[in-house]
Amino acid sequence: MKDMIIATKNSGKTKEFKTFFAEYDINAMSLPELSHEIEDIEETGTTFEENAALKAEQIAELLQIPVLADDSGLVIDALDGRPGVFSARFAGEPKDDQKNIDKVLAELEGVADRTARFVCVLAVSVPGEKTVFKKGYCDGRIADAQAGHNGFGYDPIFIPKGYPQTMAQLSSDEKNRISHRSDAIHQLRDWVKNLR
Ligand SMILES: O=c1[nH]c(=O)c2ncn([C@@H]3O[C@H](COP(=O)(O)OP(=O)(O)OP(=O)(O)O)[C@@H](O)[C@H]3O)c2[nH]1
Ligand SMILES: [Mg+2]
Repeated sequence: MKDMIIATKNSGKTKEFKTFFAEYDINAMSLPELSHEIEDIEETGTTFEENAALKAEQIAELLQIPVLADDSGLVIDALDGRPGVFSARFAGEPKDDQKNIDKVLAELEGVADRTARFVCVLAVSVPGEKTVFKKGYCDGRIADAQAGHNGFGYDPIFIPKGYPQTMAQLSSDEKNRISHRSDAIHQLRDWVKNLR
């Protein structure tokens, strides 16, 4: 089994990557699983691409091995695209999923247009090579109230297009079939197959 380093400290993302990569006989390892502690990478970019590159390139440079990073978030039309790249810390530091959900619901109170999408940008950095990017989407809308306990982040308030329930009410298998992360990962298929 090959190892793949995922430059993330988010346990929800990590669980999803482990499931995806197990299919290719790849052991996806997140930063907290490494033997030495890795400092947080500052996400100073203004786009998902910039932040994904910062995470992938800095960790690949440090470890001198191929690294994949994920920068993702929730883009809400009625909020002019917010929380967007600030999704993790929308309600301030330290990041808190419940506070983020409460803030979105409060800002959308009485708002009829609830269309939104999850976006996931994956950056793969191989030392000495140009970084490769893949972008995935999942369209949907923001629920009036939160429901469900699966997944992470904003899943309890995100209703994927064509579904009656929230992402957090879907099984992990179902989420992994339709999510922005799965959309992006599937575009990496050929690269993953050639990984040595
Ligand atoms: O309901 C959700 N289902 C998802 O599938 C999902 N994917 C991303 N998000 C939100 O967007 C932030 C990413 O921010 P982000 O890419 O900077 O990650 P992070 O800071 O949590 O971890 P790291 O990978 O940077 O270490 C996350 O914290 C979440 O709030 C999601 N919410
Ligand atoms: Mg982050």
